[in-house]
Amino acid sequence: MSLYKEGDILLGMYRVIDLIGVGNFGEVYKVEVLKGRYAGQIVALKVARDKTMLPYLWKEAQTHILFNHPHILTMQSYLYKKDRGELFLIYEFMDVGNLKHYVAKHGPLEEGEALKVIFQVAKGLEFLHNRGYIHGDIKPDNIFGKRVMKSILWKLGDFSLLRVRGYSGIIDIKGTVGYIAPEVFKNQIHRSSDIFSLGCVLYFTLTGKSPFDAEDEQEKLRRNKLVIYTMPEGISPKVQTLLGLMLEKDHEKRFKTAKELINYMLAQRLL
Ligand SMILES: Nc1ncnc2c1ncn2[C@@H]1O[C@H](COP(=O)(O)OP(=O)(O)OP(=O)(O)O)[C@@H](O)[C@H]1O
Repeated sequence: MSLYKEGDILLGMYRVIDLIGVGNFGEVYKVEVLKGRYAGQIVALKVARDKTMLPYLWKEAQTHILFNHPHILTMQSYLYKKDRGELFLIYEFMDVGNLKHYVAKHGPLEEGEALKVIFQVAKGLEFLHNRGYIHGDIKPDNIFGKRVMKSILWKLGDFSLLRVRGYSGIIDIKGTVGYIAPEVFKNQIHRSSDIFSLGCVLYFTLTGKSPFDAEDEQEKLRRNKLVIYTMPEGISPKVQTLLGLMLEKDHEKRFKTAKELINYMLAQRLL
């Protein structure tokens, strides 16, 4: 059962409209802001209650709130209620939901549309890469869409596995099998590891599946680690080349940063 119901007022200023979904760390609600500079706006409010994770989520919020880019999900504010052991995180409301649900509902995207999504996410990723960050968990669930006029604006979200470039500690492999760069399994992570994951997202938008999809989880893990996949049918040679470059097993042969990917897409007129 959810923590709050329609009509409840949270923190004296958010009226619950609906429960959007339940994640690993809490519940996400669609709410209306009743007071302050955002009064009248609809936002997404996440209530996190996992005690062991609260310090990490709080740290993530302190970093996320500083990010300001059209292709990065905006966090408006956060509030930690120590007495209740609850962290409230306020984000802009993304009416299209995440890319995983979008493709599940509408089916695989046509090539031009898929490239638009990847290009927009690459723009958000470029913002992070320029500041020396690695996202660490790029997957369709962490890409959110918002309707703007007749098109959809796609944004990158969820910074729970964000790392600083040059990170040399132990890498807990918390990413999602099917989207993890092969070097991450060997305790190495680079900005190019995000490019590999984004290549998996491109594959997903074109086919509805991760490139390493298999009936059995062990087999999926094996294919992901060894980068065993088949090129989707019916895609143009240009996009096949792009996929091959993004899913390059050797990270040194991949695009090193989102900027390199963006430059390549522009030079090849992939938009
Ligand atoms: N800002 C937002 N606008 C609209 N929907 C959102 C927003 N943030 C999250 N959601 C949706 O709410 C649901 C729960 O999200 P949440 O991030 O808590 O769970 P999750 O995707 O399982 O991730 P986690 O790994 O953090 O548990 C998902 O369907 C997600 O797409």
